[in-house]
Amino acid sequence: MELTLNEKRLLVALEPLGTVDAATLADRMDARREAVVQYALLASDRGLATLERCVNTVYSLTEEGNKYVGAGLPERQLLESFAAEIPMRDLQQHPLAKIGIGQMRKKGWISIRDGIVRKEGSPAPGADELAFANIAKGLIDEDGEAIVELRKRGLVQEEETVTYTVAITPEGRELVRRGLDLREEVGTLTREQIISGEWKDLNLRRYSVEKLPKRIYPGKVHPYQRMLDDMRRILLDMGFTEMHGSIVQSSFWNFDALFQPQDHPAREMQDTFFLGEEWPLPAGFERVRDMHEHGGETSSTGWGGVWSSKKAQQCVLRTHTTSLSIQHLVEHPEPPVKAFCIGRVYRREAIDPTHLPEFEQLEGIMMDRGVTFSHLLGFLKEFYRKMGFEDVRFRPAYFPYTEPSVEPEVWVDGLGWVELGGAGIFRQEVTAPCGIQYPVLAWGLGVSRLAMLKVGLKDLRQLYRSDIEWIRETPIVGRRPDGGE
Ligand SMILES: N[C@@H](Cc1ccccc1)C(=O)O
Repeated sequence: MELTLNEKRLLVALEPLGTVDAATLADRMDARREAVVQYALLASDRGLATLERCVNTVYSLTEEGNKYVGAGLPERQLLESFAAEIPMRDLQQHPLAKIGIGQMRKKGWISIRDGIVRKEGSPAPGADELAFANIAKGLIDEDGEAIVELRKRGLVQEEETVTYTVAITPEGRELVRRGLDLREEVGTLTREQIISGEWKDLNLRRYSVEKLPKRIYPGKVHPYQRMLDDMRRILLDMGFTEMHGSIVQSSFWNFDALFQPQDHPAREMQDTFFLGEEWPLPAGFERVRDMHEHGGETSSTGWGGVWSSKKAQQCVLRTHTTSLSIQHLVEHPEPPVKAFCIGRVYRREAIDPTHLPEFEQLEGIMMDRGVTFSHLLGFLKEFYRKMGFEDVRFRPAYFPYTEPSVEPEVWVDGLGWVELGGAGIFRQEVTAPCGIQYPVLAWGLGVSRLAMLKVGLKDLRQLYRSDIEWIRETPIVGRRPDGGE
């Protein structure tokens, strides 16, 4: 066990003093106090010194408090400003009247009748006045209640100071007596020192590779944000472009363009946040209307009934990011299209450990000549594998806008198969009115769910709380920015 030079210097400086506070020792050693505490900590680990941390409370006068030093608290000054009695009107002229009169009454020093203020005897200085005087003199007063009162009045402030006391142990003393090598230590060697052989005579600093350094918590990206960034990276690496869009969408883009019937339960007030605003329908909306009413120019029969443009204009907080996918397709009708979006969506859910009214979805589309259902399943498998889920399976599902539709599930040890979203091929009822002529593979995933599984959370809300302990302790999962695992 080799001492560092700093520890040796500490022991040599400490030895004649025995016990001393870290600030004084720092002065002697011409070092910072924090550094000295650090050296003392090392030395105490070796049993050569002890280090004691002590928190002291000190009181001092505030700026206002300082004004009353000598002359006394406002009520005392006021009391001394008149003889036995004084008309209230006159007393009110005194610059300290505002504070002082109330305090005099509170303390029972005066009585007021018919506009005349009368003294009630000559009160001795109270506990607060004594405490005030002591603090002014720099004597720390212990009287709790009086100080509380003075602090409430803004005359006194409390400050906590931390002091460290360092003491040498008999072992430390013994070491100093035997003599310590105080030559400068060399932490890095230059090329010249190595070539010339000078390094042999240098006092090289020793390192202990067994000693754990003090834990530090550098700033880091929130574990959840990091996961979202990872997903973004994976998709960009797979050749997707990112879509962005407003969280406020018209019902037209959120529902109608996706062939969601206007009486669909998801469009009820209890499931969706509707907004007061309306948004004009885009050019060509008639094709969507016709599709709903009778299937337009396709062989579909549509939903039947009358399609309401008023309903379609009403704005909502987007309930899924599929509203962006469809708009992206309208803007980019030519293949190939590979796009994704990571965004927040809103649903009227009662809050519990696994449901929140806002959460993130990861959404994507692939449109190209000849893409098939197999491509979709293959892509999803690959994506989940990159996210760290090896076992993926698909269950048949239903969405108004896709056919066929599936729900991917991943295997999680301890939980079994967990459903993670939806996917499918856009129906012609969705693509035809938008003039899209090629198959569109689409999927949407609940990423907060995925995050929960990845970091083993029981409560989804934890992702959105700034719980510093949790953030510190949660290991960084996923890939590093340089792409390594
Ligand atoms: N929008 C669906 C997911 C989905 C997206 C695309 C195709 C199929 C399903 C949801 O919110 O659950």
